[in-house]
Amino acid sequence: MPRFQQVESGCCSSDGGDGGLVAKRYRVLQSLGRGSFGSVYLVQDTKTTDEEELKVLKQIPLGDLRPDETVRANQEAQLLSQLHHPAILSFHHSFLERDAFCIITEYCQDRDLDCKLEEVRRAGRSLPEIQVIDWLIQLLLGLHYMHDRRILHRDLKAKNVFLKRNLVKIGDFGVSCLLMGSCDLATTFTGTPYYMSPEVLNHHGYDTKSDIWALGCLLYEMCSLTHAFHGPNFLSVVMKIVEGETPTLPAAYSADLNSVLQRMLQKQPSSRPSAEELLKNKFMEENMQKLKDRFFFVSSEGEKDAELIAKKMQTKVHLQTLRERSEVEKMTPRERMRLRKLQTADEMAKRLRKLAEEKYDEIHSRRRELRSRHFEKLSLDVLHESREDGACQPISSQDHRSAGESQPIELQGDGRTSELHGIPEDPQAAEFYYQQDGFDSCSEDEETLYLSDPQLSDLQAMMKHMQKVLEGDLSGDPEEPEAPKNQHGPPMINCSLLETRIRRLRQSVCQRLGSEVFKELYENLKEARRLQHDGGEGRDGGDGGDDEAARPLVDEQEVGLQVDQLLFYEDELQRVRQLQEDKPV
Ligand SMILES: Nc1ncnc2c1ncn2[C@@H]1O[C@H](COP(=O)(O)OP(=O)(O)OP(=O)(O)O)[C@@H](O)[C@H]1O
Repeated sequence: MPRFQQVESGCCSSDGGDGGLVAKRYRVLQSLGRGSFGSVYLVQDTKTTDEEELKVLKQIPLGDLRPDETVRANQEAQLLSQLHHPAILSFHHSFLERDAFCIITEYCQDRDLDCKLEEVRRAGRSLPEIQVIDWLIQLLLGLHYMHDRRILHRDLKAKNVFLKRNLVKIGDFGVSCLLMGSCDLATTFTGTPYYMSPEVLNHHGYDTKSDIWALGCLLYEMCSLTHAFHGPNFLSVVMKIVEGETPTLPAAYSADLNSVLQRMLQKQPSSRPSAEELLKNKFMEENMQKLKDRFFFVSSEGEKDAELIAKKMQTKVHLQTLRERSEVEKMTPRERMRLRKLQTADEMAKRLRKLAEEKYDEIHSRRRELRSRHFEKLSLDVLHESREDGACQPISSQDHRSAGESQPIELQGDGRTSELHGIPEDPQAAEFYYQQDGFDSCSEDEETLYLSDPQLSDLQAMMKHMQKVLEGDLSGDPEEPEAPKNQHGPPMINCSLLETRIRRLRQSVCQRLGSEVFKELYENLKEARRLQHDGGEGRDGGDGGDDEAARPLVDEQEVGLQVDQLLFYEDELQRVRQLQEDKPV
């Protein structure tokens, strides 16, 4: 049951909230969904001072959390709220309300990357390389910023990356740690094994390189639209991660990008590059320069558009006022005279509005013309690029591995990607890029024309970060206040949330399977797990196909995965309890 009720048609009501507002400030508009920690709502911030009144409220039931653990979570939240980077989801505020720990974050209207990849997969398309690289650069910049401040993500996955007008934002940075108390535990609490690194699975600890591993998995997913390491059950996924071969990107992506992936998925954390090292690679630097140019183009055009719209809005408001007045004041001759004057003013305003619209149309068609000229020039290439079966393929500017399958698109003579400030040279990629980025100020929809101040400042901040990398300066920004480092020392270990999670997981699987079937499956998988640990007599984990005893019971793969996870969490809990006992007081 959600604790907060969404409001109907603008009027607020939340069960017991002050004046219908949560924390005397947030009006709950709609539920966005439920994650493993709690419920998520879209809220309106009634006291906002910036332009972004829509925010997200994450509400986590406290359950068995002890008061000291709650205080600690609040301290961690304070720390997170002081961090600012355009690629990190802003963390605004945290508070306790009705037995729940609440976190207020930035809202990303374009949802998460998992949804986006699913959309692309369903449409039978794939992401153009330029799009993948743009997002990868932003994610690396965000990771570098946090790692520089000694904050780990620990749960980086497609569902935790949000999209906002083609800017990516890493969400939940440090949140699992904040909620779990124990950062070791947080790592195993993620609810999905797909992004877990070999060192974490081998209990060798989590560090910045484990986040890099997870980002490598994400890079693979963006290109292949499937998990880098997958299998029918938890153990088979784990075995692939620990012992399996590193996957390669589909042939349509460039060898350079594939080599970035190979470095990110090195099994040995020490051989894996840091975010900084990855950004300083020649291939990435070249792409960063192009991205920066594109952002520059968009942000300067966005500012002009914003000015235009502001003017148009002023005119609209003025007209409205005039009309209303004329209604009231039409009785006496004197008033009629006044009305005539108002009408004249109205005419004048109309002319002004027309002028503003013409100006807008001019910009609009000028951009269209530029773009279509650009596409026309390359339309022949598109025909050559299209596969015979008509399926859309990602196109890279260089593909060393599959010359037969996908022809490289020729760059302009001087090697630039575009005459238009880095707009993707390849028309297919450009179309995809501009269809979704929401920056497209040629859009028919006036809503998307306007880039708000926060969006512009995000773009500008991102450009600044890229410029710093390109200049070889990745140290802290002297203009910014020093970002806080974690001063609380090693986190205390708390098991309460893990216990709650185990209990809930068990209940949920029991409900789905019935207790008898659950018990049988549980025992089976437990035995398989024991054999695995004892030297691999049981299943090899490679494809998960040798667990004959358990298989007939597992109609739904997902349930099997959940039972596997349950066993994994139970092992972890036992391990942590053991650690606590061994720890000197
Ligand atoms: N800042 C946000 N902006 C827009 N949508 C969001 C935001 N945060 C969460 N959501 C959406 O709310 C839903 C629940 O999110 P949440 O992060 O709690 O769970 P999850 O990512 O699905 O799972 P998990 O808790 O395992 O990470 C998801 O559909 C997510 O896309």
